[in-house]
Amino acid sequence: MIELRQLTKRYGRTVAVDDLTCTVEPGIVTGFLGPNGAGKSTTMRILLGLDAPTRGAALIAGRRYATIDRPLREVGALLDATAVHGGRTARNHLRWLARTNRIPVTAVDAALDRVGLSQVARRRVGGFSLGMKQRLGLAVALLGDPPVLVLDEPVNGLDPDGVRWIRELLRGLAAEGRTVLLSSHLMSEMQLTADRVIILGRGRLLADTTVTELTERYSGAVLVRTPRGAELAAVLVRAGATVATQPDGQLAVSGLSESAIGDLAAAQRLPLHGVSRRDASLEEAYLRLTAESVQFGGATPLRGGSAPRPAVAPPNRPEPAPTAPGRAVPAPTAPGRAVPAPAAPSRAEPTPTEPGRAVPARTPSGPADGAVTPAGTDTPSPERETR
Ligand SMILES: Nc1ncnc2c1ncn2[C@@H]1O[C@H](COP(=O)(O)OP(=O)(O)OP(=O)(O)O)[C@@H](O)[C@H]1O
Repeated sequence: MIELRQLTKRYGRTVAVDDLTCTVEPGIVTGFLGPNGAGKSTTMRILLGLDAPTRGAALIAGRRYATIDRPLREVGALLDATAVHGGRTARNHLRWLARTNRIPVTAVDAALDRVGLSQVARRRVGGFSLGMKQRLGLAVALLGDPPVLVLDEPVNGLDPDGVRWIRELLRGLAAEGRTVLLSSHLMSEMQLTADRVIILGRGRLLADTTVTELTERYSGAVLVRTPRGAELAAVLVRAGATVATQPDGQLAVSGLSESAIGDLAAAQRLPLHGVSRRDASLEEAYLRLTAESVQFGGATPLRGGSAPRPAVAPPNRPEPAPTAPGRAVPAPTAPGRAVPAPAAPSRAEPTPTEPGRAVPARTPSGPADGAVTPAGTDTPSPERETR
């Protein structure tokens, strides 16, 4: 288990990690997410004894890294896969790490085999591709058969087969009861790999929850297709729903279940041509959650971009409370006033440019808030609601 207790790290006036308290549990894969500069690598470095906290503590199985006697047996880490001596063979790289941690040399071939590098074990690492170096970094992490794994961007550089392989490897390692903390900017991959996510924004904890809870938090609207939209909208609003008309004419309904919408429509003899709930992806949920924490957004134009159409909502309905810590609270609006729903952030998904870094052993050693995405698009469009 990993515990972060009020962890704070300042570099001069920059607060890289800000009072971070959370736990990474064994038996599951925990994704460690956040925009560039959010503090993920700093947290991992502190956890691995490569940097000192300004305040608070980062503990592995209740201990600081520096106090662990044989660290490769307690925690396997991959921070920078390119930080290897290019003149050594893969096998020799692992052999000296095994020796310095009193790990039997037999573990070397087992680790190389586990990451698929047996055939190149006697080749010099300098000639390895980034993907091969990532695999070698994973072999280092697994060498001591540790109960805890801390991996910074291990998917970076892997081909599609490699991406699938590492997903299955990590899920298998978690299923064995290990603690797996994994950072990545690849949200689609994280959605497939992680059970829980810890999300940082500007050093602060934005979310510590399951992937399922997070995506459900940002889903919620039911899309309804009907040729009598205005009439149905009025009925639904009277029943307490918030209704936003989408650019394609569908109604995005929050606050009522699919079956309640169907029952109300049937009672009023209003035809329905389709009713579906559109689940948010982890990427959408992440972008919405971190929109206010992005420090290095590019000048990418907003996607989507259809002109929003007004919608109707019940009067005097309070603005949903923000569920994530650190989110700005939209001011309650007067009944009948149009309010813009949170827009999609105007930036592209950050590309993982920074390769993970490997730690040499012992080196130290509602919707949200009501915004609804038109079906078939990736990014929530701006729209307006009337409350
Ligand atoms: N050694 C350092 N000296 C000064 N500032 C630093 C140092 N290391 C990190 N920072 C700053 O701390 C903040 C957090 O950086 P960090 O690398 O931890 O973010 P990150 O979430 O890992 O980002 P990325 O996704 O880009 O890897 C940034 O503002 C960064 O500039």
